[in-house]
Amino acid sequence: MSTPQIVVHRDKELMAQAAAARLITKIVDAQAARGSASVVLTGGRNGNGLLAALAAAPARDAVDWSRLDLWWGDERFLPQGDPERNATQAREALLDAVGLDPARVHYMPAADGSHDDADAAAEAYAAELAKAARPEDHGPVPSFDVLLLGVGPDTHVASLFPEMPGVRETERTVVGVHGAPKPPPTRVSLTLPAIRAAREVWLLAAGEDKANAVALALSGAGEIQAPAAGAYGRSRTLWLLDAAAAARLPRDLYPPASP
Ligand SMILES: O=C(O)C(O)[C@@H](O)[C@H](O)[C@H](O)COP(=O)(O)O
Repeated sequence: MSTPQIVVHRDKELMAQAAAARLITKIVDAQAARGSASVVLTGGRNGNGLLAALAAAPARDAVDWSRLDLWWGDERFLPQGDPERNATQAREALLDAVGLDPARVHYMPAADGSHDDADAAAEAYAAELAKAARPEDHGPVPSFDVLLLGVGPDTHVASLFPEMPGVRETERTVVGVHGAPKPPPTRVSLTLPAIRAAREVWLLAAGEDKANAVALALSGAGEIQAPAAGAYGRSRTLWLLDAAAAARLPRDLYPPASP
């Protein structure tokens, strides 16, 4: 478990641009070291804001997009192409504009595919992750280079909501989620054990409606009550915030050179 590091940016646009710059560097470094990189995407405005900032970043072509594996941390269980699907939104924000290798883009199954419910979709995705894991990963999912997460106002991450069965899962790597408080109610999500297989976990939160959630998750709350508190990477856990989302952090956690 890595101790969270907190970086505060003036506003959410700067946060997205700085996170995009950071992600470009991370992917380029991983590709230089290992030949390829792997990133887990999130849904939500902040995750998509990062992807849009990446699409607009001058250095974006420093990345070899054909040697990038993309996975999803969660998906809204809707028909393929639905505008509310996280995959659709990621494609619009970035993916359609770069030269990805389709075989390396690991979409979660859609509601109209061969998987008739979210539990079957979760099982299929778990199998795809297991197939991609190598012996050096020491587990059923690959050691993702960076796993991105938005943070909900109730401290949810991916589709793991406080007190619900998904956040209590300790065995499976992917679960179907039913009755989610954020629409749509049916979703597919990586579990905390799968999230924690990542080398780096980056959590993104902007806006004053996130201030309580951020303060709670970083002040020692348990992961069942505050799922974001259980989201950490093997070597690094980074909280990327704007000033509004950081406003209720205890003073001793607030980074020194922040706005
Ligand atoms: O499918 C989703 O909705 C998510 O992946 C969810 O976990 C999201 O990341 C947070 O709710 C934060 O969303 P915002 O960035 O829009 O606040």
